[in-house]
Amino acid sequence: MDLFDPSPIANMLPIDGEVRYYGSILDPKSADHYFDHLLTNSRWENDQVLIFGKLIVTKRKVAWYGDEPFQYTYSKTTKLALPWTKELLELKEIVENKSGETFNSCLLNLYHTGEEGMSWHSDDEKDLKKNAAIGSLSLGAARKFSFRHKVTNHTISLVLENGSLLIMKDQTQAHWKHRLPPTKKVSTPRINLTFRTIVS
Ligand SMILES: O=C(O)CCC(=O)C(=O)O
Ligand SMILES: [Fe+2]
Repeated sequence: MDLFDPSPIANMLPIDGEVRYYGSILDPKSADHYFDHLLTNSRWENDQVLIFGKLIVTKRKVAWYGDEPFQYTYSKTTKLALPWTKELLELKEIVENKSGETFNSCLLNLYHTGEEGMSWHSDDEKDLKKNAAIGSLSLGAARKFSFRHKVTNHTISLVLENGSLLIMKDQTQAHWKHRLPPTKKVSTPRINLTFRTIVS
């Protein structure tokens, strides 16, 4: 362990990557304001995922924004990023200032209840800049989030609170998967924003 780590937030991963949880970085009033605004005004669309070769339409909804109309391909579908809104640019700046990283796009996910989640995956699509930071801002219902090492299966979990920021960077996507497990204990919605760097 590096006792002189200058960052006040510890790395949660023991090996092969870097994940830092900042806790809530928004006051509750602005977290509510952004949640309501994004819920109403984002261009939500159903996502689709490939499960055993079958294209499944998810209940979870997504919206994608960026500096340019970037193309982003996953599960055999290609989407075009929409231009930033004022509110998304405000949140991007808050996340950039807090983390010292920069981003050029954002994927929004809407989970209507705890029964919607996201299964094990890495954010390692070729459109994403390799080893670049991903900034994950959570709004609404608190949800459990987990990392699992691809070789050792070592698993680490935490709760992503309303208004909280999680940064994943360096080797994290190459060596770890992450997921948002579904749960019957949560009945209220959550919006997650992942700020990313797309290479065009
Ligand atoms: O909802 C979350 O917290 C994570 C979403 C995620 O992993 C993704 O969009 O790639
Ligand atoms: Fe992800």
